[in-house]
Formats: sequence, C-alpha cells, structure tokens
Amino acid sequence: MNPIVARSLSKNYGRFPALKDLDLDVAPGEVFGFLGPNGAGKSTTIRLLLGELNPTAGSAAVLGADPRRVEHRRRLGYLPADLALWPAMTGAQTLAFLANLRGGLGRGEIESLAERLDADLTKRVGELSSGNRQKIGLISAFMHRPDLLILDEPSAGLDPLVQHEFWAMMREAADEGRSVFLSSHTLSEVERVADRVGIIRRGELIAVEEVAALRHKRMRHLELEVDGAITADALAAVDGVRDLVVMPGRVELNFDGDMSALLAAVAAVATLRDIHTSEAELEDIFLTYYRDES
Ligand SMILES: Nc1ncnc2c1ncn2[C@@H]1O[C@H](COP(=O)(O)OP(=O)(O)OP(=O)(O)O)[C@@H](O)[C@H]1O
Repeated sequence: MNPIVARSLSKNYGRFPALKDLDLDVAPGEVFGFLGPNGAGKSTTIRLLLGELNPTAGSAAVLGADPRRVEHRRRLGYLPADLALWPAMTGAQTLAFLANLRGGLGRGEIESLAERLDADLTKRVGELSSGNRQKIGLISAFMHRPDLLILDEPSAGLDPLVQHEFWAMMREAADEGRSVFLSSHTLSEVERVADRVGIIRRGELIAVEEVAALRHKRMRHLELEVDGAITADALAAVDGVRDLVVMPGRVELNFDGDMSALLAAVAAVATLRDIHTSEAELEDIFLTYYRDES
C-alpha cells in the first residue's frame, strides 16, 4: 500500500485554484521531494494530506485512510512550515508533552536525536533561535519512528552540519521502509536526499522525475571565448542551446545537445580560442521546465 495516494486532488480558495488535479503516489521506502517556487501550492497540498483542509474536489489517502481520520496520526510525523511551539516550555518539556500525546515513547529516542542534531533541550523554546527551534520540530517529527514523514520546508535555518545529519536521518528512515514527503524550494537539497522529485508550479504538478534520471539529463554550462563576429542567431538554431548570452569575444550558454554540432556552428562564424564547461545547476534545469510550461 502506498502511504500517499492523491487522485485529482484540488483546492480552491474562493475562486482561486491553489491546487489543480493532483495525481500522486509516494511508495514505501521512498523519499519524495516536492519542489516549487513560493506560492506554488506546496503547503496547500501538505495541509490537504494532513486533513487540515478539505479538498474542493478529488481525494487523498494517507497511510491507507482518509487524511481527516485521527487514528493514523500516530504513524505520521509532521513538520509544518510555520512551526508554533509553546515559548515558555523547554525543548525537553515540549518533546515529553508531545510524546505523551502520542502514547509515550522511549526516552532514548529523543536524546539520541537531540545529540545528532546538536539540539539544546534545556532552554525555553521561546529563547531559541529559529534554526534551533526547528531542531525541536524535527525531533518531534522523527521521535516516534513514524511510517510516513511529511516535512514542509524542513531545512529552514539549519546550519550545514545539522542539515547533513538531518538528510542522513531521512535516508535512514527510507532505508527502513518508511517514507518521506519533503517540500522544498531548493533543488540542491532535494537532489541530495530524494529518490523522485515532483515539480509544482501554479498549483499544477508539471513533472515527476527520478533524481537519477534528472542527473543523466543534466545540462552543461559552457563558456566560449571566440574571435570573430558571432551572433545569437548562429547558435540559437543548434538543438539543445538554452540561456544563450552573446558578448563581444565571449559566449555563455547551457547546453544539452550534440557538442560537435555546437562547435561546428561556432567554427562556421568564428575562431574558438578557449572553452570552459561545467555542470549546469539543476536549478537551471528546473527553471527550464518552468519556462517551457509557461
Ligand atoms: N487561506 C488562503 N486563502 C487564500 N489564498 C491562499 C490561502 N492559502 C494559500 N493561498 C494561496 O494559494 C497559493 C498556494 O499557496 P501555498 O501556501 O500552498 O504555496 P507554497 O508552495 O507552500 O508557497 P511557499 O513556498 O511560499 O510556502 C498562493 O498563491 C497563496 O497565496
């Protein structure tokens, strides 16, 4: 049974369609990255999956049940984007309280997570920096070893070391057959931890890709130094040329076509002095998706 199943899931706020006809399956043992720019509909989707919002149309099943059913909450770990905790309670008190609500859990679990994330559980939550508060939220999402983790922009404010530990925690959960649904607007994070990535834009899921396949498709970024009158037209006609910038003596572009065709097009109009290639940022690939769809 897939822990997340959505069919034509849709949500309008008044007449504004924030989510349109979402079809989605997240498999057991999978980390699914849900990627999109601000306002794309990520939080709306997550709140539908949690039963906090009712769909305008369509349906979702989370851990095999209607998201509005409370019983399966114990098997779910959730980190909201706007985490609200009780400012006067310490981290330890907060987590003990939340653990009790879920019927209790081994104390060792909280302590080992706190150690991994370098979280201070002795301070009042209201006195913590936002990144340190986020750690408390992450511990509360992971501490009962849920079958499904739903995390809304979880890395906000975490420093790089902690971020790595958190990525490892997600990977371990998945390796144990549990699932993670991770929303993010940074591709580099999703690329590191996710098995598949779904891209959402203006309420529509516009692509779902295996991360490995995305890497395979990855574009090169090229910088060419040339002598001669090179024009954008001469290169734009070559298949696979994107983001072309032509300057006097220099051309920059992203490219996923046949390199010899490109070099022939350059050689036809100019002399190539030097060439520098690097991997295009995955961000660029996604921006390309966004552009192509708009
Ligand atoms: N309660 C609401 N009433 C009206 N419009 C809303 C409401 N909540 C969200 N929206 C709108 O729905 C769209 C999707 O919002 P959502 O919060 O789901 O996006 P998001 O992808 O999570 O964005 P971000 O990355 O900025 O958190 C936005 O245009 C937002 O303005």
